[in-house]
Amino acid sequence: MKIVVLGAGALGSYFGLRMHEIGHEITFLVREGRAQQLKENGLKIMSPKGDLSWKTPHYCVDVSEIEACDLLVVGLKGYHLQGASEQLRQLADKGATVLPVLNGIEHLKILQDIFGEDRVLGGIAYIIATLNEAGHVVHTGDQHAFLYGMIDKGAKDTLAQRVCAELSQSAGDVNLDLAESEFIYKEMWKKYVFISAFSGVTTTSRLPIGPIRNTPETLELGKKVVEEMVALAEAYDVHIDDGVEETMTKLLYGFPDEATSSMHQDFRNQRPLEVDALFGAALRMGRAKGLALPHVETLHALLKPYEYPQGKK
Ligand SMILES: NC(=O)C1=CN([C@@H]2O[C@H](COP(=O)(O)OP(=O)(O)OC[C@H]3O[C@@H](n4cnc5c(N)ncnc54)[C@H](OP(=O)(O)O)[C@@H]3O)[C@@H](O)[C@H]2O)C=CC1
Ligand SMILES: CC(C)(CO)C(=O)C(=O)O
Repeated sequence: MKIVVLGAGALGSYFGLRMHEIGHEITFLVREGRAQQLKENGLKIMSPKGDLSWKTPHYCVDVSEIEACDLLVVGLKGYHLQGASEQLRQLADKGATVLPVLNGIEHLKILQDIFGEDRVLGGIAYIIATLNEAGHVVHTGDQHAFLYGMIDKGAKDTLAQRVCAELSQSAGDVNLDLAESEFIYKEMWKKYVFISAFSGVTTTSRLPIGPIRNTPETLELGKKVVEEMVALAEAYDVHIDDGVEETMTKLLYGFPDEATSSMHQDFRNQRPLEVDALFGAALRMGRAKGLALPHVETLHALLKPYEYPQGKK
């Protein structure tokens, strides 16, 4: 498959490099600074699942250089989407099907408005990864799962279904837990519920999950956020079976003590935070349904000043 990865950040690079290893044609569509770094340092993954490098990764900064694209993997942060709208529009014209790996839900509508509903797949990633100073991917922990699937299950013989079938064929070969989900939209909501609590408590407390598990008051805050997010999902007709219990079990036992959220990692590195894409979006969706989310609102207020450190985006 001809795969374009928009944004060679932690997730985009990890996915793109692993798929390159099994023979897919990968092009990273990047901005100038990242292009320079890729030229100088190449791409590398340092991972407990196996290191991998690509000395001369294929990249471009000008979307018009891309002739064809079967699959566009969107590895941007939520706050990058607006700035990438022209690139997205041009890739839509080239016939791409889109697989976003962003946390949250609101980006789906933005992408569907550009690509059309039938060309946007649902996607989520369970992995802890970040870029180091050289622009290489540092993966920690033992998860590296990428889930994808059709949101519109009624669609028949669409381009998106063919892309899903090709991804399924790669699943056995690629060094990733790559799997199709029949219920990807629900999976995205489940992740949204979880990540709101996990990012919220780790980033506001500036602590990894271990000490939070040992602090009932902080854990209780996580639980309140989970309850509100499960109610929000219900308001959007998504029933999260065993929602609160299952999510709390993941918070309690799903990660080693030192594990933390990508938002907390970004906070530590003074990078911008997806405050609006996660908490702001939840508040907007809540308001639209007349639903109050007081604990989410508090997290949003506490993290808002750190959204764009030194004004950088
Ligand atoms: N990292 C993790 O462990 C996990 C992250 N996620 C989610 O995945 C998504 C991606 O996260 P992550 O990979 O960590 O993010 P990163 O910040 O590492 O990567 C985002 C990349 O997008 C690039 N970018 C921004 N705008 C453009 C543009 N217009 N054209 C080309 N490139 C652009 C940035 O490049 P530049 O260098 O130019 O700024 C940056 O390299 C987020 O929604 C996150 O919440 C989900 C699970 C785990
Ligand atoms: C919780 C985790 C690490 C799981 O992949 C994640 O998605 C994030 O922090 O953004």
